[in-house]
Amino acid sequence: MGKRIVIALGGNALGSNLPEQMIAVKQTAKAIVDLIEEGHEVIIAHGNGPQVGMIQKAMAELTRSEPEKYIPCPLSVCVAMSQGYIGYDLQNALREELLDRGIQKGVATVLTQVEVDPNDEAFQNPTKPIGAFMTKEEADKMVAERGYNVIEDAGRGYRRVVASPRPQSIIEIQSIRDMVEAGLVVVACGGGGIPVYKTEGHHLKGAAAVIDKDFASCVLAQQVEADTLIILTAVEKVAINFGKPDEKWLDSLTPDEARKYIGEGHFAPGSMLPKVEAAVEFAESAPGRSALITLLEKAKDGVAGKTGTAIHQ
Ligand SMILES: Nc1ncnc2c1ncn2[C@@H]1O[C@H](COP(=O)(O)OP(=O)(O)O)[C@@H](O)[C@H]1O
Ligand SMILES: NC(=O)OP(=O)(O)O
Repeated sequence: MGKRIVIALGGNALGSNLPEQMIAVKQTAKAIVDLIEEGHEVIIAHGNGPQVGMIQKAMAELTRSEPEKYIPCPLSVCVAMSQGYIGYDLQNALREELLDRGIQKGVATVLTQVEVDPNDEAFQNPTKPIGAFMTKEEADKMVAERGYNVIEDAGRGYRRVVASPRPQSIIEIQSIRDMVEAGLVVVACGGGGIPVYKTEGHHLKGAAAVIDKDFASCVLAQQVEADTLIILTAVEKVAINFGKPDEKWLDSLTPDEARKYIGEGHFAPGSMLPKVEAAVEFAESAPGRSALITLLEKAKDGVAGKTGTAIHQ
């Protein structure tokens, strides 16, 4: 029987630059349409780390080179631009793949705002890497010239980090539900959603942040009453003792087991940890719900129970 599935797409589904993204989304669309062909209802969320960093850098460059013409572009606006740009590529790749397989289904990207708490302590402690990797020299220059916060990212180089508050609720949730009910393939909560908070009356103000897409996907999956949250990433399964000689790949995890492994530090913050935390939160949110963490190209096998790490009560 067909399930309602929220898919969170990771970095490997999109690539790191314009040509890479154009190629990557073709494979991504194949994996997603495989699930649609099997009768599942699919709602797609995605990351935006490389893209939002690229857009923010380009906008900052404009302000620096022509200050009389351009004022600084808020990070919330850069997130909105990244949703539009990624949605454009994903929407087209999905449209083409559906038509090639003779499936008549509309695809729509919803520019999605996600409410955050302006007092979230994440605003004082930037942790979310965005943009391209830098050398130590490039990173030091960014810190000195622009006051950026920079971290060394798991031995892969240096990256700018920005605030990443927890998503509270999805402003456009009713529109998303209506589109899903109408049979559309919906792309929503891209890049974790445009971070906003409520001010006077009904006004929403953009926040200088990038929300983690795994957490936003978890909220989305709960609010559309999905059966399954699938987090597609660059590994087929979750491991304990990851990268060590006694590494062990896990087929399934209960929330209690996951919490034990989280406590023992098995999942890297900023990469596998938010995925496992989001998966646990979704699996515990209502009876019968489950989450799956696997590779993009294994999504179909994962839903069939053949691979991936399943998280359920
Ligand atoms: N315990 C673990 N099990 C599996 N992968 C892990 C673990 N800890 C860290 N990782 C790393 O997390 C990566 C996925 O995180 P990331 O690249 O940030 O995801 P994405 O861009 O797909 O959202 C994997 O490719 C792997 O290198
Ligand atoms: N917004 C977000 O979580 O992006 P990445 O998945 O690219 O880090």
